[in-house]
Amino acid sequence: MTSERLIGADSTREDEAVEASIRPARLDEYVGQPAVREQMAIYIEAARRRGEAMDHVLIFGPPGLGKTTLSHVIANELGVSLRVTSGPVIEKAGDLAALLTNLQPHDVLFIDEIHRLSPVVEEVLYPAMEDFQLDIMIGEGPAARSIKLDLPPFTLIGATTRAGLLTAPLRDRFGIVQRLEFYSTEELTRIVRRSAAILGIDCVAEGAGEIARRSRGTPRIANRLLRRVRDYAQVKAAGHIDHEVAHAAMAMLKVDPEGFDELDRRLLDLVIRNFDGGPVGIESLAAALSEERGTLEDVIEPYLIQQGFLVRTARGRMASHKAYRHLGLKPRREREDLFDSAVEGGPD
Ligand SMILES: Nc1ncnc2c1ncn2[C@@H]1O[C@H](COP(=O)(O)OP(=O)(O)OP(=O)(O)O)[C@@H](O)[C@H]1O
Ligand SMILES: [Mg+2]
Repeated sequence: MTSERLIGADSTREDEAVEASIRPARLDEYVGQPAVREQMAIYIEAARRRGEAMDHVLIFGPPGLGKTTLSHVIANELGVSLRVTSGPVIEKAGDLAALLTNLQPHDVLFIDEIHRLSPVVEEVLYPAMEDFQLDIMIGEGPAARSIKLDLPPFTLIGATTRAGLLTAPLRDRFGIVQRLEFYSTEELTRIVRRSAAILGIDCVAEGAGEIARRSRGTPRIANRLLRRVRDYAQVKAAGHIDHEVAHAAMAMLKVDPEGFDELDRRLLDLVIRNFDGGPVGIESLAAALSEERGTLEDVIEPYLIQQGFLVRTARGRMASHKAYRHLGLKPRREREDLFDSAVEGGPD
């Protein structure tokens, strides 16, 4: 996916600059995800009381839902330092060893895109996670030897948008697994209002609500749209964002009323026009979109399914009536019986 798309969920450079200032630092500022918050509050408190490193945490969910933010929050609440790295950055076992040996006891090591770790590095990570032991080879050829090092107890937080790509041995070594869900409009409204207050933007509840509704369930998109609407308001409405201003700004920005981006619309359009509304197998759909099957399943389709535009049936994906209407098309009547027999979550 290209990252410069206005309502794409991937982060842009501008997002990163602003995100640092509006990223929640404490658990009670972290909006939504009630089950995750409740559980993490307990794990954090328990680790603090025992004076131990907290168990390793795997966080997964689509881009922009708050994985990086949650790991910052966890480290803050534990009162320890956070070291940030990512799967593709750790090229050699030695890179990981350097990171691990530099941790203070109970620190958090955050590995973003953990599904992209190389197999060699992953092997080194297993004993480190399990026994806080490092097992590495130094030197080459006949002079090579293996050394064992004790590590300070630490917490590994791994984040991934692609849970399906994690190897089973790696996944099994996380004691805590958290899955982030899309946010409700009400939660996103709170996030927009909070960001507006921090950035000094004059935005009333109705304006925030309008932005929230078009944010594809995703805080990063909500914050980005807020900034674009602010630009519009500054020029057209003396900086004041209410419902009307937000609405007019969205129209100008051509943000879909459902917050869908180009890719979402292309997917629905494909299912409807090229595959007659479905059912179409996930592989055929991925090929037609020129996307990987995993990206389609983990990143692109979850929001469309959650919102009821795409239906997962035993025979593949189908466009719902909502999808037809959204694209300004008439649902085909004779397909109704197919919907009635559609079974959620079957094989495809
Ligand atoms: N629960 C939340 N409450 C308030 N703001 C949030 C929350 N989650 C995320 N945000 C906001 O959204 C922005 C994006 O979140 P974050 O960078 O944590 O997403 P991510 O899941 O790590 O995305 P990616 O998969 O691209 O790495 C943050 O900077 C933060 O301002
Ligand atoms: Mg992140």
